[in-house]
Amino acid sequence: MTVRLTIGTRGSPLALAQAYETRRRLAVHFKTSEDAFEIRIIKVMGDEILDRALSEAGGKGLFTRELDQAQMDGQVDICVHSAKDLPTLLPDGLIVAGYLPREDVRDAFIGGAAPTLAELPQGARVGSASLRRQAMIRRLRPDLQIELLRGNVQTRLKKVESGEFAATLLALAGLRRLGLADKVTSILSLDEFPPACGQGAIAITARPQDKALLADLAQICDAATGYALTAERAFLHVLDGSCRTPIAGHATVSGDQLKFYGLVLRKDGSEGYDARIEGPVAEAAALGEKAARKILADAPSDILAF
Ligand SMILES: NCc1[nH]cc(CCC(=O)O)c1CC(=O)O
Repeated sequence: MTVRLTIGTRGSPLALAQAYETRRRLAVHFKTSEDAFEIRIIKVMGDEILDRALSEAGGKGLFTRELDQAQMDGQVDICVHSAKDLPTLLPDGLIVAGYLPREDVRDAFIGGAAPTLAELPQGARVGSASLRRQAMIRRLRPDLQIELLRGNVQTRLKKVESGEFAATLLALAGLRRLGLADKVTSILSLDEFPPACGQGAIAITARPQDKALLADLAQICDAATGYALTAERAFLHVLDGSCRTPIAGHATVSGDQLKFYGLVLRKDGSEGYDARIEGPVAEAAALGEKAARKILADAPSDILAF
C-alpha cells in the first residue's frame, strides 16, 4: 500500500488518540485502509518541560513549533492538534483546514475521596496547570490550596490516585478520547465553569497550496465546530490570549445562529468580566471580536496587562 498522507502529531497518548481518530475518518472518506496514512510523531518543547508553568517557559507555540516546521518542510502533509493548544496565529504557510466534530466541552472533576468541588474538605490540595481552572476554582473555593500539576493526563490522574492531590480538573473530552471517563467523579457545569477557547475540538492544519487535500479534509470536518472555533479564536486573539491570563470562551451553534460567552478573570478569582453575544454564524469572527472588545472596555487594564 502506498502512503497517501503523512500525519504529524505530538507523541502524548492524547495526541496519538486524536491522530488515530483523524486517520480513521480519512480512511472512511478515501474508502481505503488505515495503512494508507502514516502517523509521524514529532517531539515538541511543551512535552519536555514539566517542572514549570508553561507561561513561564516561553508561552505560545510550545506544543506546535516543531510540528509547524515539519509541515512547512514537507515532512508531513497535515498535523493534528488539540485546538485549545493551537496559537491563534499560525505561521505564514499554514492554515487550519478544519475541525473534527467537537467532543463534550466541559471540565471534569476527578476527586479522590470527595466526588465534587463543593465537597472537598477545607484547604484541600488541588492540582491544575491551567490558569483558567485555577482562577475559577479560587472563585468558587477560595480556601483550597491550588498547586501546579503538569504532565500528561495519566500522570495527573496518578497523583490523585496516590493521594498526593485531593483532586484535579481535566477536560472531559481528553478523558473520553483516552477511554478514561470512568475516572471522572463529577462534571462541572458550563455556567459555573466555562471551558477554554477550543476545548474539546481537534484541529487539522495543512498548507494553503494543497487545494485538493483541503477539499478532502473539509469532508471529514464539521462546519458547526468550525464556526464555534472561529468565534472563540477571534475572541482569544483580540484579548491577546497569552497563557498568563485566565480566559474562558465558548460558542454554540444552532442552525445558522451562534451564541458566544466569554469570561476573563483576575488570577486570584476575585473579579471577572464577561460578555454574551449572538448572531449569524457567517459573522462568527466578528462576534468573538466584539465580545473581546466589550471585556477590554469593562475590565481594569491591569487584568490583561502583564
Ligand atoms: N493543555 C493540555 C490539553 N490540551 C487539550 C486537552 C484536552 C482535550 C481537549 O480539550 O480537547 C488537554 C488536557 C486537559 O485540559 O485536560
